[in-house]
Amino acid sequence: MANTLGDIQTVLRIRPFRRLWTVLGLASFGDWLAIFATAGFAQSLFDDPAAKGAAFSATIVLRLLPSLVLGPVAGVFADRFDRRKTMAACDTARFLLIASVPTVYLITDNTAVTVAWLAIAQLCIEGAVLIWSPAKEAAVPNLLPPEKYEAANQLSLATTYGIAPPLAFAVLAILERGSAVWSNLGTWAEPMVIALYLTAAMFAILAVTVYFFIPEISGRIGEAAAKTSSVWHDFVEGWSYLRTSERVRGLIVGMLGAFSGAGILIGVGTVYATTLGAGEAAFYTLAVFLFLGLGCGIAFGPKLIGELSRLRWFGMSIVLAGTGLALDAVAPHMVFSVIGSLIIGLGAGMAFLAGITLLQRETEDEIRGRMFAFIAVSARVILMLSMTIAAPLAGWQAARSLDLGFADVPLSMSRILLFIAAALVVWLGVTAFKSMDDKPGVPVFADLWSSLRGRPLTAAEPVAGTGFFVVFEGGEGAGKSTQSVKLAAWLKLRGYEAVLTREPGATDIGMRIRSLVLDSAPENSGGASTPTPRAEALLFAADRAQHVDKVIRPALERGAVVVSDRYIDSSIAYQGSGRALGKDEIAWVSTWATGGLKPDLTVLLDVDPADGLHRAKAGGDGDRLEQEQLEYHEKVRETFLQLAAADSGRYLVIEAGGTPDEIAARVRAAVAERLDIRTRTTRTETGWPGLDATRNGAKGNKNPQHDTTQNDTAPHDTTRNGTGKPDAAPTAQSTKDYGWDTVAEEASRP
Ligand SMILES: Nc1ncnc2c1ncn2[C@@H]1O[C@H](COP(=O)(O)OP(=O)(O)OP(=O)(O)O)[C@@H](O)[C@H]1O
Ligand SMILES: Cc1cn([C@H]2C[C@H](O)[C@@H](COP(=O)(O)O)O2)c(=O)[nH]c1=O
Repeated sequence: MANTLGDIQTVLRIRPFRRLWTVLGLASFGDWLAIFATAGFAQSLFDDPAAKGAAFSATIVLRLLPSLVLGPVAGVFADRFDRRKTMAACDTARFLLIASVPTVYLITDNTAVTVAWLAIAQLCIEGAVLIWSPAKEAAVPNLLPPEKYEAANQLSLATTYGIAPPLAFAVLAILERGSAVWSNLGTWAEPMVIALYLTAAMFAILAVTVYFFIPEISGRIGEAAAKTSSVWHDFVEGWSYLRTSERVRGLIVGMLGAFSGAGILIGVGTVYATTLGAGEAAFYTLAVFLFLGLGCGIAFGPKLIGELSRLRWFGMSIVLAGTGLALDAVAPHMVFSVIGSLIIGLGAGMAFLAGITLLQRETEDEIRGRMFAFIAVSARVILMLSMTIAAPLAGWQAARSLDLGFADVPLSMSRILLFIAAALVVWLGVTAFKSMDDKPGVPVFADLWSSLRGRPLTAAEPVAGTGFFVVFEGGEGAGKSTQSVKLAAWLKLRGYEAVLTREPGATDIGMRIRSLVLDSAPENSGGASTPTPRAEALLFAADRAQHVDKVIRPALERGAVVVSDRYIDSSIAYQGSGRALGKDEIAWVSTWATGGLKPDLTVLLDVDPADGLHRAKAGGDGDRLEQEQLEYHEKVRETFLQLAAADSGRYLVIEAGGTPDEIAARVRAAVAERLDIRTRTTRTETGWPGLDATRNGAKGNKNPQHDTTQNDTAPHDTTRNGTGKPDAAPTAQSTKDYGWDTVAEEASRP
């Protein structure tokens, strides 16, 4: 998903998109030219400097006004009619309107008529832009596969905001300079008149290109154009879609949050800059860094975050922009403000790119135009509102300063407003994040960190069932097998379906893997049959993938209590730490292998490695891993303890020096508390539920309902063969596992 130049090249190889992109480039160039040429033209009609200033601002305001009136229905046009025809019609209208402005000027000497026509034309041009833009945005997804939307948007944004404005300024500058050379040619050769005719010509070319050369823009909507519903119905439908689609609503909340922050920032910008004591240039310096950040966010954002979920990226980017605003609000020095502005730009640029791409992906073709129009209009309204409210407030109060001990922070209304903007943006960013999150339960910072390193965390695949998953972990000889059996038997006797299992080797494939990883290599093999550390890690992960899919998940889905002797933590401790393969890497591989399935409770039996090895080997050599140096086992123990300390709610750490019964009692208490076991346990006349079944089972007549031993998989065989080596083949659960001794003993427990 991360875009590179290669992705952009691929997108440009798609002919219809290449043409649309050319059109878009020309249209943005034309737009920027039109904005500044009309404003410049309006200025040129007056001599008085104050009137010039007012004329310039009035033309800009006139461009924003129509969105209030036409905005709500602009999207309906984009969805209701053939988008190609809509775009071509708007371009033709722009051509005629822009060309009419200098024409009126040339044919009349009356400034009032020219000004009045300019105002009307401005309003109508903006109307055309309002209808054209959602049609264009909504058309892009019809020309590209979804995975290319992001690269296409990067290209479009870079063209609109990076290439088109400087080109437009360059043309205007050339015309201004050149006019001195051809000043004798008359009024028609005035720079702004030429600029306006040039812009008009460009829109004429665009209309022809869109209409005749990019038929693909019509997309499906072309055929669906003959709609029977009313315009009002389409309008209402757009609103209800907003209400029903949580993700789109999250997107819009986030985007509007970002725009309100931007409005406040623009409104207070100049006053705020004066509080920095860095002279007149401070405002422009901050603006430069803001745009620099914006450009970097758009250009490098996707590469930086790699495979991070775009839904998460959007909310996070808005929060980042809010953090930048907060930094600006408290910045004691210009340097901090510059960093703050860069962060705001970075966050805003990434949010903008992610937002557009997601809106294209998340909305259906039939409704997309209305959603884009809604955003465009609300953004304008919110920008205008927040600017108008913030600007006069910013100068309200004389600056004071707050002594923080280590720095003096100037306290002024502009900073307070920035802080309010920061809080608002962060809050809306978090709200958007929550309503769009596609990885609930996956820790945000860990996911971000892993994504930056190229390995995003996957959301856990949900378990459709009420089962409970207990894991025993610990070093060699800690007593895991002993305790697993005791717990499973105790649960079984209380009416639970207890599935006793282990790693490695709970399935047919697992048994073969167990043999591959744990058998000591024959003396004369020269180490050739010993797996390398990475192969060993992958073999354990493969065993786990099979185990989870074939044994654990099905059992949890049935509502059983799964008791496993070892799970992911063993890999993190033995391979990640012991073999120094990296704990995060190993955790990531296992999380992938298991679809993110985590135990509900992990019982860590902590034993001194020397004692544990002594117990486990029981005079023999032990398996391949038991034969590792003591140092290796010490690292393993250390890692188990670290894992438990990092997530204390999910771990029960028991010092394994107590008697098996003492330990079992503590384990039972913890499990009972979590399962609320008494509510499920009922005494029967004959004794504990399950006890009879097990008694029968001991006589070879097991109750199938609670029988965990008749799996098609290889069940946990806790019978040690004394050599420390795995059994040759999966065996049915031996009587020792659920033997009468254990069962009777557990049955008598309170
Ligand atoms: N609390 C305890 N005190 C003393 N000995 C124990 C205790 N628990 C288990 N043992 C004994 O220690 C040996 C190893 O026990 P167990 O197989 O349960 O440990 P484990 O952690 O599963 O070992 P491994 O890691 O090798 O699978 C067995 O002989 C067992 O009887
Ligand atoms: C699951 C798992 C296990 N190991 C090691 C730990 C032990 O030395 C053996 C398993 O033996 P046990 O007697 O059945 O406990 O395998 C490992 O290194 N990595 C793992 O993920």
